[in-house]
Amino acid sequence: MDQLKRQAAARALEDVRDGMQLGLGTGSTAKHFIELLGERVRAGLKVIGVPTSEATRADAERCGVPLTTLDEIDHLDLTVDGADEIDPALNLIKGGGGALLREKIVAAASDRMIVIADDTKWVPTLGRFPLPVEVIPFGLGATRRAIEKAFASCGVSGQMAVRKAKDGHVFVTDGGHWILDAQLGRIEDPARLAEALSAIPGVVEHGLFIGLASSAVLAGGGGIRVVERRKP
Ligand SMILES: O=C(CO)[C@H](O)[C@H](O)COP(=O)(O)O
Repeated sequence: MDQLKRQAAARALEDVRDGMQLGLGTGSTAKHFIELLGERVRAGLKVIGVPTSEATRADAERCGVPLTTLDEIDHLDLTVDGADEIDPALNLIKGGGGALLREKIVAAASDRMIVIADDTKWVPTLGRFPLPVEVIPFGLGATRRAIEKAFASCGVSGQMAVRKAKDGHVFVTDGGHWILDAQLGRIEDPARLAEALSAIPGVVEHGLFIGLASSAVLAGGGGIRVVERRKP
């Protein structure tokens, strides 16, 4: 599986050009991309990156990839990031690694987003992977009830749990927030659910990435498949 992730990362690297300003994703697949990008930088490629998490910042620094912030530059040419699920419209579930907020800010600031993944992430309908919803700890009960109402209005339901870290304590995001993971099974209308969740005070962000991915690079046993998003 790790080999497939690296192959997808290597294919995305082919789209990187000298002088590009890059969004750097988070997760095990994105980490392969950063390692391969670091090799190219050490060989003379000039790029600058904005990391989507503190973990990615550390990886990029270790690999020698120069970094900046979205305060210092006004746009990104390309973001390369992983995903937890990808549907045929290239809508995504992200946030398995807890970095969904910065990942979405960076993807939205980018001209293009390439999603890199092994092909097990490709699904006909989103929802088998628990949907991460990043929330403010204050008023969690009220936020939770509002999320349940939003789910019902979009025809989905399922268990929701506050994400825990490996040590058993509540997982805290880089932004100091908590994550509710919702087991929804099938999300028939992800765009509608995304809108309903975004309207809730207390929800900082959610893991539905609608219309952000430009293409997906999927690595599987039979080779690499590149899927472009169809223009609406
Ligand atoms: O959204 C993410 C982190 O917030 C990751 O991109 C997603 O979890 C995929 O990770 P991996 O490449 O390790 O499977």
